[in-house]
Amino acid sequence: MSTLHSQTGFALQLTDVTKSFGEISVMKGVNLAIKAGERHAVIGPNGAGKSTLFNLISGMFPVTSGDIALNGRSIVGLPPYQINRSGLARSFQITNIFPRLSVFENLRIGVLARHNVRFGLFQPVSRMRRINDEARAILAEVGLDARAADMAGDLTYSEQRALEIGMTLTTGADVILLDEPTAGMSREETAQAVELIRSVTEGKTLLMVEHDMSVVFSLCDRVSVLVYGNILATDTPKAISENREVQEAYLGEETAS
Ligand SMILES: Nc1ncnc2c1ncn2[C@@H]1O[C@H](COP(=O)(O)OP(=O)(O)OP(=O)(O)O)[C@@H](O)[C@H]1O
Repeated sequence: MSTLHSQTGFALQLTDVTKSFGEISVMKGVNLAIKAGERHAVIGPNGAGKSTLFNLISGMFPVTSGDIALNGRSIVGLPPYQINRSGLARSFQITNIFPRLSVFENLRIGVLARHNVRFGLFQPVSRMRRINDEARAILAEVGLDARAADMAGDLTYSEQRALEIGMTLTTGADVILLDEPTAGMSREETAQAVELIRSVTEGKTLLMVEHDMSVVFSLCDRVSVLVYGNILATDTPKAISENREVQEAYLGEETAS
């Protein structure tokens, strides 16, 4: 895998990806190359196809045509769990944790799944210790040590989002997809979330859907603008914010609404 990785230099590469729902064409030939190790945002007006894009990459929806490669290998046609095992983890816009289990148990389930271990009485102690250690390390990484024993459902909204990010880390993936990770957060919570995302994605590749341009500016190396199933532009946050076509796409939306 690493050889292929260094050959292409891209962690994720979409080539002429199209997606139609019946007669409706939602992706119209998307080309997108995410460099290994970069933090990349996808922005775009409502209904532009950002969620569909994530659903295609994570294998939730089959592509109509085109190719998606993860670390240089095509993942088209693979089910979500295999894409996940190939190194891609996605966190959802909708909170996706077990509310009646403790924070630690949530993370441990993720680690167990990664090691393909079922809950049981007869696990070797050494293996369980390793799994607990791994879960504890992720707990610390996402800053939830003090909440380890609390039920996940009792966490604050932003703590739940931190736990979700922790869940993506349990998979050991090196390409992380985050769907609007700061949506619904206060300015202070957003600043904390940005720092958390920055630290947990160090050395990894991040692709995120994000509406908040200040988050994009402080976190991302590059931005792609998706408008009605086409990538309008890919560039640095500064260049994108100064791009006339992009400004018009957004102004067009504001005028329409
Ligand atoms: N399962 C589906 N069947 C039919 N049409 C769909 C389906 N999923 C999405 N669409 C359509 O595809 C288009 C893009 O939707 P999508 O949810 O990907 O946009 P988005 O950019 O994520 O929007 P938002 O920012 O509002 O979440 C919309 O017109 C939507 O109605």
